[in-house]
Amino acid sequence: MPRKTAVEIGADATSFFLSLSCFVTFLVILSLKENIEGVLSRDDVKAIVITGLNGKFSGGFDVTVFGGIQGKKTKKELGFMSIQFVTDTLEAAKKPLVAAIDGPAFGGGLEIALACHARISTSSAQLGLTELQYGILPGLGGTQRLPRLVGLQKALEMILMSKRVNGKEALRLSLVDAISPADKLLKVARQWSLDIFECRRPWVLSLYKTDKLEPMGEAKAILNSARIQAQRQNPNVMHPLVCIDVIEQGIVSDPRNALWKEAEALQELRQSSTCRSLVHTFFSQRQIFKIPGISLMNLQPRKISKVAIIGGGLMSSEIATMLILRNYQVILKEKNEKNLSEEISRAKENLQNQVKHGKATQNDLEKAFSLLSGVLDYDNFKEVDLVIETETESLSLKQEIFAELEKWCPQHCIFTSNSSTFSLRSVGERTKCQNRIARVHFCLLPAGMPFMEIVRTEGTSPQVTVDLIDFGRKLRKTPIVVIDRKGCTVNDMFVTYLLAAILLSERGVEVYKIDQALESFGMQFGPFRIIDMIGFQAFVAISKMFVERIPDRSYKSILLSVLQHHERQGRCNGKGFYKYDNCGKAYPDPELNNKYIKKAGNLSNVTVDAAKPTKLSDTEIVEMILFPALNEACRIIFEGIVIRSSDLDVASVLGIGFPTYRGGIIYWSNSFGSKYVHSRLEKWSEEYGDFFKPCDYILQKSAEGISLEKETNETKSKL
Ligand SMILES: C[C@H](O)CC(=O)SCCNC(=O)CCNC(=O)[C@H](O)C(C)(C)COP(=O)(O)OP(=O)(O)OC[C@H]1O[C@@H](n2cnc3c(N)ncnc32)[C@H](O)[C@@H]1OP(=O)(O)O
Repeated sequence: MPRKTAVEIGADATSFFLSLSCFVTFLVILSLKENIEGVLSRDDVKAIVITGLNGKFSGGFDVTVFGGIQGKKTKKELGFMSIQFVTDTLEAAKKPLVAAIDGPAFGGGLEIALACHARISTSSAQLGLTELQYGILPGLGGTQRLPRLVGLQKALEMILMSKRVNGKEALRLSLVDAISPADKLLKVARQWSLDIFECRRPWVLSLYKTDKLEPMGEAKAILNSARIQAQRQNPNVMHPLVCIDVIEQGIVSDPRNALWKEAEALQELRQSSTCRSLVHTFFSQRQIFKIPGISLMNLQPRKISKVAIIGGGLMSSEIATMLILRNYQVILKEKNEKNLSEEISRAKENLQNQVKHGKATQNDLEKAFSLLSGVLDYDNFKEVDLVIETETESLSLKQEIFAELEKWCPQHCIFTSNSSTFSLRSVGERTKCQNRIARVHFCLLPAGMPFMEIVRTEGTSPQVTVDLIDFGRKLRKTPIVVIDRKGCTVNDMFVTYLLAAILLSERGVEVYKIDQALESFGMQFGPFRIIDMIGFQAFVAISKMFVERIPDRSYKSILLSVLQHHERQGRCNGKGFYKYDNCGKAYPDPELNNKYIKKAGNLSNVTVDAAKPTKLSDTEIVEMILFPALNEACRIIFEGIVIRSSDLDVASVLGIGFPTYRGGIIYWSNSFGSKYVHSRLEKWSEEYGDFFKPCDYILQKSAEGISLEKETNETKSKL
């Protein structure tokens, strides 16, 4: 638990040291105010240093206070903190205050530092006004002081993108005045404060600094272009625009008045549904590391350096590329020379694409490629730490591979299968090492999305789970841990989403209208853009398995076969639902509807009133496409596959681009309730069949009139 007060951590003949608690709260501010006023009234103290504890300056304001989770701060209280405390007590103090910053200095914590008369940091400190990621704005004067310290252009970039900079970069920007090694930080800060006292260094009031601000005409142009960009990037949220207005007010009129506007805006924004959803997203992404029965064990992850990937074509070369780009040594194993050289060429091509799109340099490419080797046997598996098996779906083949792996690999090696058809238990049936068997699933778009699924059985050891979580994090993926079942838990939700879009298009709703409706709702990409990215060949294979496994609730589409028949394969060959130019830019294809979709509709024997769906509003389209995915998510919760429903919120945001500011697919359903979801699905299932049939979980929650969310009690997070 964060401490509720600021504390005196030392004093000497001339200076006084105060430490912030890890998170700022109203009580911390009151305590800090009291302490500082006490010190200011002492004749023996010339200057004050504000610092953090245990190498952490401050994590900023306790965000549970926002988003309606705890307490209600009034505008008066918010104004009190920003004006009476930060401005009139800290900044206006008659003794110099210097912030000594190590570790994180975020949000309200950094804002306190901005009001000090100088800032000294370590080179590795992390500084940022991260408030916009919670749907609010900097509320302790950051909107006014940051532009005056680093210039408007840079401040907007940092605030609007919640960007964090390290100490070195902060010095370059004049956000801090000097860098010091951690062990000398307090000494340097103390000397700096005494230098200010003795007039050897300037006594700077950030709120009234103007030398870094751009001339008025230029400043207005910068603000306007920031508005246009903010609207383009996120048309459904208000807070970036509100923040820009508040910044502008301080520049065109008076920064002190703008502080009141800032407090007023904070008071409004903290009550918005966007803020509630974003705070939910923030905590959901931390919750995923709380694994019942494991997180309390304090296990340390073991190092994974060498990974072997066995077979499987497209998927294996994608995974190999991702791994070598993150410095893993990778062995690709194939059945024959031909497959092997194809896979290695594909991995090389993937790397070249990275260079072409400016994501890697030629040097990176060469370094990464040198980490990849190809083999036809298991001779080199003696030092492998992890195996990823991506072979075709044949149980006997997989069982044989796992039995071989047990013979050739070291005792600690983790075996993962990519199978979505067979249970992990059956895949590992011919081994004696069920404790080392798990599954890792990358998203349908493996390289792009920052998400990964780790599947375990009752037999999978906690250590293996911890190792795989660490592996995922090193790949910069957010991993969620799920229980083994046939299929790919999270991908099932996404395949359903994509099939729902195909179902509607075959019933007459224009493909581009569907994508546009979903993108306006906030999805990163519309479903057809996603299918194009996955590629028709891969998507047909995935959906075929899905249809075979759960025929009663999947949708068997003919559309993709029709398109493939006409040599459309998705973005990979420049022709999918969209047409692509040489730079990969997508354009609608006027021929799509008349030539292919009507044909597919006819072949599908659509029996419903075909004119009906063409009249759907955008909201209805969004619901008809996302509710089936929500239905699938609820099934996953009901079967106890995920630890908590918010894990699926994380999966939907990071795996398929569900809008962060709606909190994730399950959280979003709170905005209309389980009864509504049930009634809509029920109605569509009568009209269009079992694809829409609500699952038992929705039935149950709707009958009880309660939310679709499910919590868990595990409280400790660090793995
Ligand atoms: C009025 C002001 O302008 C408004 C604001 O200040 S908004 C707040 C801005 N602050 C931030 O964005 C900081 C976000 N937090 C972080 O970046 C990191 O948590 C940190 C650098 C502070 C600490 O990192 P680390 O040591 O790895 O610990 P981490 O596991 O992330 O967090 C520790 C615990 O604190 C919680 N926590 C983190 N930041 C929090 C915050 N700002 N408020 C409340 N709880 C927070 C985490 O959920 C976690 O709780 P748990 O143990 O129950 O799961």
